[in-house]
Amino acid sequence: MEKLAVIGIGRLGLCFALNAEKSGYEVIGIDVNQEYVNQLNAKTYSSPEPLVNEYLSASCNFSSYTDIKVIEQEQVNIIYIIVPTPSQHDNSFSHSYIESVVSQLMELKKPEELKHIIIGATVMPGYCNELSVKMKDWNYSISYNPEFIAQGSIMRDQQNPDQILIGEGHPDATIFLKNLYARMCISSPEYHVMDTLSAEITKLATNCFLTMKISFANSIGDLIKRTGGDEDKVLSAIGADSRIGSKYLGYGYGFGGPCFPRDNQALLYFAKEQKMTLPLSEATIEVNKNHLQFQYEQLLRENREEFVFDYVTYKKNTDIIEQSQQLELAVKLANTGKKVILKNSNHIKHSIELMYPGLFYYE
Ligand SMILES: NC(=O)C1=CN([C@@H]2O[C@H](COP(=O)(O)OP(=O)(O)OC[C@H]3O[C@@H](n4cnc5c(N)ncnc54)[C@H](O)[C@@H]3O)[C@@H](O)[C@H]2O)C=CC1
Ligand SMILES: O=C(O)[C@H]1O[C@H](OP(=O)(O)OP(=O)(O)OC[C@H]2O[C@@H](n3ccc(=O)[nH]c3=O)[C@H](O)[C@@H]2O)[C@H](O)[C@@H](O)[C@@H]1O
Repeated sequence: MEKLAVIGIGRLGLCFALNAEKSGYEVIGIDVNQEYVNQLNAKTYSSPEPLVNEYLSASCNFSSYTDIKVIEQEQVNIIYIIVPTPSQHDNSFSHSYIESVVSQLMELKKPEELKHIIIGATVMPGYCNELSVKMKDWNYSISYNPEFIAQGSIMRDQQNPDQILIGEGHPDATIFLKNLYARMCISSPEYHVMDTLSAEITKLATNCFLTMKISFANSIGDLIKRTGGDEDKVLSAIGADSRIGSKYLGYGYGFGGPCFPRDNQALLYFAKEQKMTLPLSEATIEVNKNHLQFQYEQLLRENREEFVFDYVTYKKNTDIIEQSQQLELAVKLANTGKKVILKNSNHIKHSIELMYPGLFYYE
């Protein structure tokens, strides 16, 4: 049975590990969080992500550890890294968690046979090349394989990708990934194999394009709200043109969450470093802000004293409030003195109360 190590078995890494296990691999999970690792091994961990709990309890060839030495002991040749890459003040991503993993790998014995590191975390363009240089005498290749998955459907999205993006560090790593996805995917994805820099840019640019589409739809929708007309019918007709497509072209709240806003900002940072500008991405962010203000003024014009929000997470069925446009709108209304009731928010009430004590009513 082929072995694979996944370092960083959080939201994304755990799903990837479980999908790989279900596809016939022996998967070794490594994470710094001892209590979490214990729960995974005891199969007592409970995830809000669909399918995770079922896959975890059915798994036979997935075990988790905190000590990276297991890679040496188990002679694992494929090492997938999916640790956090948080945004920094300047909007670039920090690679410090990856660096910490890499330092630990470099403390192990230098492998006699070439091993393959595959970065699944979102990184700044150019990072995999930097890492290759850093590890050049250590017998590791560095590839990039980001995933296009959405919170709330991570397992299914991993099984049904439109495309597999591979920034190739070594042809053997690509062969491994192609075999893995051939077993894991229900869909028949296109494979896009390229150098790591191109793949790093592709990951960010895809999210930039999607947000540009959302901002376009919301700005046309705002115009129609002002002039009269039916924004849903208009956007649905535009999306029916197969050159455009209807996905991410609906009218609603602005985009938010832990991925879209930061990927936009990171690509802008990268462009700035190259002394370039990306006016479309700048406008996308601006439109998202203006749309929030438009929605706020629109609601104020309704002259109501009370507003009810069905959910204030950045999208339905998650527990994430990071960069939630809905929550920002609710805050703006409540700060104007309106009574704002948040429904379905018991699971996030504590976090909201910490940030905005006493501002909302809950149902
Ligand atoms: N969650 C998602 O939907 C998506 C996430 N990504 C990217 O994937 C990466 C990871 O994201 P998430 O899974 O959401 O993060 P997460 O925070 O849920 O999981 C990261 C895990 O890494 C562990 N970790 C941290 N340092 C470690 C170390 N030195 N050794 C071993 N484990 C360590 C943490 O304990 C945690 O369990 C980020 O770069 C993110 O941008 C990309 C696409 C989608
Ligand atoms: O790079 C990432 O980390 C991931 O970011 C997003 O995943 P996610 O943020 O979980 O979820 P989406 O469902 O795409 O929603 C993102 C934001 O866009 C908004 N959105 C989405 C769709 C839409 O039609 N309109 C719209 O405003 C959502 O409400 C939300 O605020 C992408 O969808 C994934 O492909 C990508 O891998």
